[in-house]
Amino acid sequence: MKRKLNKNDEPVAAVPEPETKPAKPAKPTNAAKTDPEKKQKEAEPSFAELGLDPRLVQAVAKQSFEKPTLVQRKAIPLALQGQDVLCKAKTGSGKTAAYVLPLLSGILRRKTTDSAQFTAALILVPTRELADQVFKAIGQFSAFCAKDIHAAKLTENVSDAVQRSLLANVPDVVVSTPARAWHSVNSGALSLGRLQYLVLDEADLVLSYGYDEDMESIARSLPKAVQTIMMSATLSAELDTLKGIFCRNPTVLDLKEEFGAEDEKLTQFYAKCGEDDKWLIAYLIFKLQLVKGPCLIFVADIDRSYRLKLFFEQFSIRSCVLNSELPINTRIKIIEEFNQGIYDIIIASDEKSEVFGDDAAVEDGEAKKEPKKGSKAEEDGEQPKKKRKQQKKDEEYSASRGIDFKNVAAVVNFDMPTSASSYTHRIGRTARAGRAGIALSFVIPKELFGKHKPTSIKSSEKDEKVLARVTRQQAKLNRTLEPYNFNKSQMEAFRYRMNDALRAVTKVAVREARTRELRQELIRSETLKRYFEENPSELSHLRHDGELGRTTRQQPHLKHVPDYLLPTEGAKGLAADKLGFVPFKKVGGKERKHRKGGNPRAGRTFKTGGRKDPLKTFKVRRKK
Ligand SMILES: Nc1ncnc2c1ncn2[C@@H]1O[C@H](COP(=O)(O)OP(=O)(O)OP(=O)(O)O)[C@@H](O)[C@H]1O
Repeated sequence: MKRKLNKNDEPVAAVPEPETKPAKPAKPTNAAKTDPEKKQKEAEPSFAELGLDPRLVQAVAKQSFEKPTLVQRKAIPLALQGQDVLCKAKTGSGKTAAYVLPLLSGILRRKTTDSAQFTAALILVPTRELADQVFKAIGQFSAFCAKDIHAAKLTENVSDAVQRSLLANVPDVVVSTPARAWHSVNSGALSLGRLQYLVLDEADLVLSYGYDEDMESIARSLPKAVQTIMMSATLSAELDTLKGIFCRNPTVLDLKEEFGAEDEKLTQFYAKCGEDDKWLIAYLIFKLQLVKGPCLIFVADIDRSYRLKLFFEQFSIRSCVLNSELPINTRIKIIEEFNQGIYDIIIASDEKSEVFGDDAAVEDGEAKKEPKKGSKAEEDGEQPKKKRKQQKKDEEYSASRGIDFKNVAAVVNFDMPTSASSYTHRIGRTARAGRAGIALSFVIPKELFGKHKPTSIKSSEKDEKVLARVTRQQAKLNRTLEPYNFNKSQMEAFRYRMNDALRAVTKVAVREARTRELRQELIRSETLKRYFEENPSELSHLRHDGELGRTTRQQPHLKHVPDYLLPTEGAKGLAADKLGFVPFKKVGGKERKHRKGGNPRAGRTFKTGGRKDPLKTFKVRRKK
């Protein structure tokens, strides 16, 4: 039976104070003496006080990181002391810097006395997008010591010969997925003989991604004294296995008790509705801009991502799809462009959600075996027939794990994930780095499952069960999900438009859009790469208006919203002074509890990242 790793399994470390002596504290002012919170803040060490190399501190300052986050304050000193660390900290809390900075600092320190060139650090991540992100972070953190730190990532689509020549330069740090790292070790291109640091980022994921054989092989190639750092936002039974393979008596940092305070900035809603209502609500939310700002919409599979994009196109709502079929360069570019503000809506298919499957068993202590996706076996051509058909899908893809989408105002689970941990990672794409954000999940009640034949999907049969699990899991973190009840009567006026649009998005149209996009992307990424690099706006136009809906019946009248269809208050009902108002009013003489301890903002306008609450609604009605 798989065991869940928790506090009782492993003594949680009493985290020692940073090794370096803190700078002499400034003379306390009267205010500081009387304000314990302020006093505590003043006592928090700065990056310089954590004992990092000054060049790294300089780079951190250049990125406008004012002070270390909790995970950085706790993990960096331990890592600098040479301890193995197994760390669980919330999504978006700054785990990347928490491991990259100490290992770069260690390499720089060693280089002051030892000029030998060898690969000192191997960072393993589950997806190629994440490898790219970590590689870029290393570049940023080593901006002031670029001569001394040479990093390489092994996840490019390049030939073995090119990869070999990349590794022939003996990079100090290698970032890779386990499969590609092992491939390079096995072929002799990468030597781990003098490795000092091994990092497993999103550590709970690497085994679920079918990297178990690769991980075991890598473990056999490591020298004994390697220092291991494992990072994760969710602990799972897999971590126990990895801990056993890689760690020597690690210090476990479980930073969950710190969730409460920071989490004030994440507001979670769920809307119980039928399958057809999902489309209706999504249309209204985005057409009437009830959600403003960058938004991530998660759907269950690739077809659905195209269906939703084509559906949105019917109303002139611009969006962009992200899925495992697109070439890696395209995926990275989409993420970059979203972060630059070129797109406002990404529709991501969270295919990996299926890999984790039903986590009820794990939660209930009767873990079932996760489907193993033997990447090595796949490389060897051993995958079953059905799999071979999906050859183009990249197994090293995930939109919900670890990707640092910037300033996401809202995450919409158009389709619920199938596990509570997938939910955690998806909603973790918003409210990152201390910002505010909103998560809205559509949940199909059992009695409404399968009622809308043309678009229903199997996985939503378990929506309510997943919601119950998610609610339990979030409650453990002192978080609550609020019901979000759209005003049905006001929505009805739009239903025929929604139906018209949905009918136009036929199965054939979806299939053609999928193949056409793939073809276009391949052409773009291979032959026109340089041209589009020089003309990025043209690329963005092509992506947005890329004629995906060419075979979809176009209905110009749908592109506008006539005034008479607007809520009973008329267009004024959506005027600025009302927008953003979520009436969590006193009901029955009692103030509605928004979250544990009450909602300090009850009855007031929400703010998201300095803006008004994006989930502006026709009217939110309290559930009776
Ligand atoms: N000390 C800091 N001050 C301000 N911003 C920070 C700090 N540390 C990290 N960040 C920013 O916070 C964001 C999230 O960081 P990061 O991606 O490392 O989070 P994470 O904990 O790894 O998230 P996930 O669990 O989703 O992988 C990034 O944009 C990063 O630049």
